[in-house]
Amino acid sequence: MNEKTRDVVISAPGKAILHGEHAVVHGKVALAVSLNLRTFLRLQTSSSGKVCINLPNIHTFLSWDLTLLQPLLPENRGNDGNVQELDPSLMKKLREFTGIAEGSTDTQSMAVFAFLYLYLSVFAKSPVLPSMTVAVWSELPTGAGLGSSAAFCVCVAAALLSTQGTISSPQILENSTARWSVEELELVNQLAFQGEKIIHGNPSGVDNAVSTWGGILRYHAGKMTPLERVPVLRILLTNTKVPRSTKTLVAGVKDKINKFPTILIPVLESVDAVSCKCEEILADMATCSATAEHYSMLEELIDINQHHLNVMGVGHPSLDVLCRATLARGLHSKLTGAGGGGCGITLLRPETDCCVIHSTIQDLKAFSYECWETSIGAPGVQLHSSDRRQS
Ligand SMILES: Nc1ncnc2c1ncn2[C@@H]1O[C@H](COP(=O)(O)OP(=O)(O)O)[C@@H](O)[C@H]1O
Ligand SMILES: C[C@@](O)(CCOP(=O)(O)O)CC(=O)O
Ligand SMILES: [Mg+2]
Repeated sequence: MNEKTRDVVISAPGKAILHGEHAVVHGKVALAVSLNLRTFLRLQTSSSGKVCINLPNIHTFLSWDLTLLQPLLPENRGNDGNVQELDPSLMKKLREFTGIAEGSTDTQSMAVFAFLYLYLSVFAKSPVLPSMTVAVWSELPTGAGLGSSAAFCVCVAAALLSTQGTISSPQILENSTARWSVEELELVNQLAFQGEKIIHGNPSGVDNAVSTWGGILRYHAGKMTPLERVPVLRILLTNTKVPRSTKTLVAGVKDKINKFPTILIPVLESVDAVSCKCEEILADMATCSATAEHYSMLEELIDINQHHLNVMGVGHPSLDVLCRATLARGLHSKLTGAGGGGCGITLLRPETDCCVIHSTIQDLKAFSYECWETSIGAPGVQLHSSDRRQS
């Protein structure tokens, strides 16, 4: 055989939302940061006549013959992933092919559906479907509010677009990584957003934007702006390990807004004001030096937002326990991501003693929670290696 095979390794970060989760789905401002916890993907093209996916975090190992996938190709074969809406006819064919019901929130079904959708949309314009093995593994807990779905979709989108040739294979730099151009990252972000639509139902796009671009972002109505002036923030992440589905929680908030619009809309507006106030305080802290007064205000905003999220119906007893346990040590917490369990963030002051942090972590471990002190603002999607060989 005289074909070129590709072997690429890509990674993308998870995120924490400081303020604005759920409200951002309804056009309000969110502030989000990338985390130093990443999802990794390896894509190897082959001549096996099959597409194989290995997803060890969710115990999913599947393969399909290309002859079975070929008839699913969308009728509009000019699609390069640069689309706004999910293709209804491809969605229907995929539902029939996989037997996955509309509205399913099953972990494996959503990942497989999103992967196949992205694979078929990217290679729709190729003369033949390529055989490949794709493995995805992650440092992020799955379904816990840290954007594992977005990191998964961003890695898959970047790997497929790069293999198809829609985006380049940038030169690996001395730090053993490479980034794509702004235009190429926009294509990755748009395609990843399609995958997020499959997993979340109605995503705002903030998670895939942070995973694509990295850093600390303000996100509003589809537009992201990197925050230029931000102080160094210390954040403790806690996973309550209570499972939940973003799709179900986002749908629940929408139902509540429809049921009580005059009550819920002002809550969303108040969350918007919390995000804007937080942005203002962070800029002030970065410009002048950060004071105790700044931290007190950030802590109050965290408390206010946690109450608002409870009003939206996305709290959980496990998160109440987190907030109470940290407050007993003088620390303020809120849920992050979709809530209903999953993770919370706790703000640490620069002077917070390591004994206090240690004792807090011990208290939380007693509830079987898991904690990490994170660093924020990690780089967005990166290429780690890219080999092209004659086979
Ligand atoms: N490492 C992974 N491997 C396979 N699928 C993943 C992985 N990470 C996330 N997913 C997909 O994303 C879904 C979780 O998304 P979601 O409910 O939005 O939670 P979150 O994004 O907060 O982790 C999982 O059910 C799975 O379908
Ligand atoms: C609740 C929401 O604001 C964030 C969801 O994040 P996660 O999937 O729970 O990590 C939804 C969205 O913005 O799409
Ligand atoms: Mg998600």
